[in-house]
Amino acid sequence: MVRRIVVALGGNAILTDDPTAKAQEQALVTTAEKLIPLIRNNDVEMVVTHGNGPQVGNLLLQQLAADSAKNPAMPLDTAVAMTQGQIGFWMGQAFTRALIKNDMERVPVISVVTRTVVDSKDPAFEKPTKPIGPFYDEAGVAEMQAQYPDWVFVEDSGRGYRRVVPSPKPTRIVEAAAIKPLISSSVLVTVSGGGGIPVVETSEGYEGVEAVIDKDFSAAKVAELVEADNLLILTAVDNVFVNFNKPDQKKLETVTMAEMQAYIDEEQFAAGSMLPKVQAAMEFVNRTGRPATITSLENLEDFLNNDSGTKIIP
Ligand SMILES: Nc1ncnc2c1ncn2[C@@H]1O[C@H](COP(=O)(O)OP(=O)(O)O)[C@@H](O)[C@H]1O
Ligand SMILES: NC(=O)OP(=O)(O)O
Repeated sequence: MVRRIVVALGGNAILTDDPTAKAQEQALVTTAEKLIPLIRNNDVEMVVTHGNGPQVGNLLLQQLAADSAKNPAMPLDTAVAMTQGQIGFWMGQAFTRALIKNDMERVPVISVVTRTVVDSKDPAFEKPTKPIGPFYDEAGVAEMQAQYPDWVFVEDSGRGYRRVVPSPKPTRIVEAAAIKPLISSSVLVTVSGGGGIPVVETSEGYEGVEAVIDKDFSAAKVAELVEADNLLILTAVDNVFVNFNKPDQKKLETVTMAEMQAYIDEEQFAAGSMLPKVQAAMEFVNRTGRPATITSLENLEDFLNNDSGTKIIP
């Protein structure tokens, strides 16, 4: 039986230490090759989605460096669209190359620019939480803050400071119905990159809003809307841990929703990194009754063969 899997790619799948286009494209070539085992036996319909936090923040900085009268900076919704196109292009290139290398060039590839509907009254608009762009040390933050007093910065999981922007929850993917036939015809689809372009519904259609949607929550929404059998969130760790980075850390394998909720209540997962992944995975399980797994790209073969990773079940 054919399984449909939505794969959400974490930051390390695209960006290493080098933010050049060449290095990011190369990282995606490696990523695409690692994903091929999922579809090699024609028993999985794979839908791919990815983040854009570093890229969209870098793009905004690049635009601010330009002459604002002649070449104005684009608003955040448009910048999200630009990075969705940018990474979607790289993703397409990488998949084409990986498919040729594996004698699978018959599989058609497409990256779709998609919009994600959010609620204009989402409280997230009042409280920015989504880190974008580069990391700064304390002196760097002070310099940026002097230049851009309205920007908000937070410390990001011990890795330095980053600018944060509003991150409302996805309620719907506008193009969901349009992409379903593509998936059913075995097209390798990249969709909802960067969480999707944030829009609110209006009487005339949709209007873009200044936000960056969390790609794990949008992946959960995509997985729900395309009736995926699994949501697979790929990040830098093979498993979610309790007591993470402590001598008594313990990896989680198959975990029920109730057990996971108890770990959340114990504050086992860092806000801004593992917590949203766990919450997004749980949202998919809660809405569909189907499992979600959090693991790494490196562990993909083991996930396929032995169902390894942290699997959340009802
Ligand atoms: N309890 C935990 N178990 C496993 N990893 C955790 C935990 N808490 C925080 N982390 C960190 O969260 C990271 C994943 O979040 P992040 O790097 O923001 O995701 P992304 O892969 O989407 O860029 C892991 O690489 C790990 O360092
Ligand atoms: N949009 C988003 O969640 O991007 P990152 O995963 O790169 O932070």
